[in-house]
Amino acid sequence: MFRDSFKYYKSRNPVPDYSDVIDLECPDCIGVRKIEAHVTGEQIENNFGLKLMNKWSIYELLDIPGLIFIQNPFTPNGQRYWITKCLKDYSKEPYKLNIDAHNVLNNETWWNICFQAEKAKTLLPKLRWATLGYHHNWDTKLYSENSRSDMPTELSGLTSLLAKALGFSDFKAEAAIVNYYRMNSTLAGHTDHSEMNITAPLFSISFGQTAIFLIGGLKHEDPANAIFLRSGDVVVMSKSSRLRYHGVPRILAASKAPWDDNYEDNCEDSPAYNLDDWHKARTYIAEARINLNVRQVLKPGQAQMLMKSRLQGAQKGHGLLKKKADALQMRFRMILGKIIETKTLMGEVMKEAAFSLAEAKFATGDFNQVVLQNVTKAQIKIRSKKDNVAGVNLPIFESYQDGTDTYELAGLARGGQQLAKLKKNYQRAVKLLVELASLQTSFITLDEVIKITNRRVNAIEHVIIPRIERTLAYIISELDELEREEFYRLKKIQDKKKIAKAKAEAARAVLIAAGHDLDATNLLDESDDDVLF
Ligand SMILES: O=C(O)CCC(=O)C(=O)O
Ligand SMILES: [Fe+2]
Repeated sequence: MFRDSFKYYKSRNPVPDYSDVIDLECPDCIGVRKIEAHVTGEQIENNFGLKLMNKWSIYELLDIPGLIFIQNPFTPNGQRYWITKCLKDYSKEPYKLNIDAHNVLNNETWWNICFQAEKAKTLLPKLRWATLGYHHNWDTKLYSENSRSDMPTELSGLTSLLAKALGFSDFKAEAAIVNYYRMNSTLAGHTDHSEMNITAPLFSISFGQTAIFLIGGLKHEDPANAIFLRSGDVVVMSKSSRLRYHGVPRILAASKAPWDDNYEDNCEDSPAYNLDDWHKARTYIAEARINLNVRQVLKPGQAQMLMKSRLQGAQKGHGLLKKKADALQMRFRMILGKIIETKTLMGEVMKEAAFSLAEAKFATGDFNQVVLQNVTKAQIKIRSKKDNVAGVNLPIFESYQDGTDTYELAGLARGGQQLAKLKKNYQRAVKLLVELASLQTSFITLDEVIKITNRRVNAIEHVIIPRIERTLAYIISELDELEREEFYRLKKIQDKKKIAKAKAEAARAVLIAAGHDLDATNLLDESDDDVLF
């Protein structure tokens, strides 16, 4: 059972016996089948730190169909390059790290400070993982379009080449997890099933100290096999092995340091790294293991479909936002017109009110004291409502008379008519004032919302849509390119077949001319196998 084997190899006391661990370095390793690389011309252009393909040793484990093991295909230079990349470049933005949540970096990168004397004990061992490309969400176990960075091109290139060498010509690296192990680290048993495309293989590349890799079955209860993974080894989980339980119960000190070896690979363009960086990385790797776990997330064609639906979404959003902006603009203009109207009216009403105040004072004498003494509570009150314009709430203030007029008796002695007129005029003025306040508040709110909406419309029109269109054009051109390559490949095969056929015919003609009877044996076998090169 997976759990028992995990416990067994994890145990410090007693120390486990490693004699059952599959060791592909052992010349008489049983239960494996050697397979050949599909040699492609691509390695000449860029070797990604790999030895020439004809020097690779590739095995498939007979008990675990689909589990392919490439025994360290890297040159020592390649190992130094990738170890330095994992430590220096993949441990900073735009990639995500486990220590992001710890708030310990203070705008520095882990690499820049982890070797400082006081940090080497604390910060250096804290880095446990980095996610690249589609970021794996450890809580939801999902990938999301909203949480992704670009994949490093060299890592996509490396895994594409490894994939092609194994016959997986369509593999596309879309997500990677870099696991950083200390000597006492373990990785609990799990299956990697978050990817939408689980038919694509998963590439797991190890550097540094040696791991015991445990691989079980599709269920927890199935028994597990242990395999040594050394620096440079590549494990490919393909086909039915893709969903098997696996984990790392133990890290062991490596008996060799292949990153220090001398090796002549006659390749001129080995990838370059900085020597100072490597010296630091070398001290790190002396007590650590790094695992680069590269996956394809989407199904074939899904990226294009996703982009198309994103484009449709953006276009729809753009249309809706534009409609909203138009509706808001219309209301804005209407309010502006009303404000001008109300302000003009306000001038007249205030003039009349002020005039009637003078009239009332003239007729009644000073009634200030009477009014002030009678004030108990407000008679004119304001209530507010909301009006919704295209999803924007606009406040509307309304004035109303609350209770009876407490000044009904004022002016009974004289000037009653003037006072009544005065009250009416000021009531109108207050009503207009409230209306104006209501209009101006809506004006300010609308002005702000219109600006935001227009900014959004512009961003969608001039940034988001062109970006999606460019990505779509790129995907389409890549697909076209693939199609052209495939066409060229098939054409080459046909040409080779034609040449072979012509040669066979010529040979037959020579033999007939020499008087041989060839009817009994058909040299020209029409059903020949495809010629592969
Ligand atoms: O470290 C390893 O070899 C395995 C890592 C792994 O399984 C994972 O990251 O999913
Ligand atoms: Fe895994």
